[in-house]
Amino acid sequence: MGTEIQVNNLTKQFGKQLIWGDVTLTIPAGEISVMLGPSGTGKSVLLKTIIGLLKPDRGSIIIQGTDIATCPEAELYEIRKLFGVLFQDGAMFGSMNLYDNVAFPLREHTKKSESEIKSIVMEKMDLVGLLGAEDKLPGEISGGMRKRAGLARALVLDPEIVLFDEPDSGLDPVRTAFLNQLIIDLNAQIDATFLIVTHDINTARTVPDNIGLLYHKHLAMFGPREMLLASEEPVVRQFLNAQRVGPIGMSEEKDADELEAEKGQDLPPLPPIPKQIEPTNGIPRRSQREPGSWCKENGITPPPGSFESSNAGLAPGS
Ligand SMILES: Nc1ncnc2c1ncn2[C@@H]1O[C@H](COP(=O)(O)OP(=O)(O)OP(=O)(O)O)[C@@H](O)[C@H]1O
Repeated sequence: MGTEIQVNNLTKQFGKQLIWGDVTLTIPAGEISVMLGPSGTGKSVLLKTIIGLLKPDRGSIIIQGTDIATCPEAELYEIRKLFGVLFQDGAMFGSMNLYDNVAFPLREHTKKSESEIKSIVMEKMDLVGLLGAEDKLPGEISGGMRKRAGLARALVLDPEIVLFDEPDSGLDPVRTAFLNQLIIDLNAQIDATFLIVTHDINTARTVPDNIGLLYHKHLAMFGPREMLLASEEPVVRQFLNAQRVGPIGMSEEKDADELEAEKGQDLPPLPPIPKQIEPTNGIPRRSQREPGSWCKENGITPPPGSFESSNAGLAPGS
């Protein structure tokens, strides 16, 4: 059923460089959450901290009652077994075929027999649509296939939390659309907690239940997808709608002159909120909400045309 991740007042520095401070959020169990932010705002650092690869300077990360920021190494090793991670490039061993790559965590971390391993590997290969490609080497397949193989490997230990580091990087829009559908279908099947770091606004607008935005060394906002897509908060509005007008400039923040020049400039209207992608089999995911339900419950009128399609609905050239 997935497990919740509670992040409290988390602060990370490298030497004197503050990456982000006082980050507090609860990533809900079994739901899909996306973390966005301009380049260099520390999204990957946040993922690595959540899995215990980096230690925060302050704050806690509570998973099943354990603070992974301070727990002993042996306990961290156990907690890590709850995680599956899809790294940016799939992180495959180049000299092993896909079968051995996907089998690797089972051989490393379990005492399962080769026949048990085979049935798990084939099940996960099937899940990501790679049956028949077991004998291929990572160098012989496309980037999209490598991502799917990486995903199969992330799933073999039946994780309760799956972290995706820019799953769409290097993929064309069609492959990204397939991968996004796969993420939704997987979540429906395995019910794990998904946290996705991405740059892709279309993914952020249509895949998750919740969206977070890191900006200027803090968490600008985290909450239900509809809350952020309907938000008029300048940074959130600008980023989620890929607009030039707003506080974010080419190198993170615009300076006072640039902001002054924009004063009085009309903001383009908020584009319609797209429908969230639904599972292929039509059976709703456990955390799926009715389109528009958050807006209705909170008395927010969504932009005209909202929830009419699962197209991202971004206005061209805005
Ligand atoms: N091990 C490290 N030691 C020192 N600085 C680091 C380390 N890892 C990351 N950084 C710094 O932390 C900052 C945030 O990096 P990070 O890769 O998390 O950003 P990001 O938001 O994921 O960026 P992008 O969207 O471009 O991938 C960068 O300035 C980077 O140089």
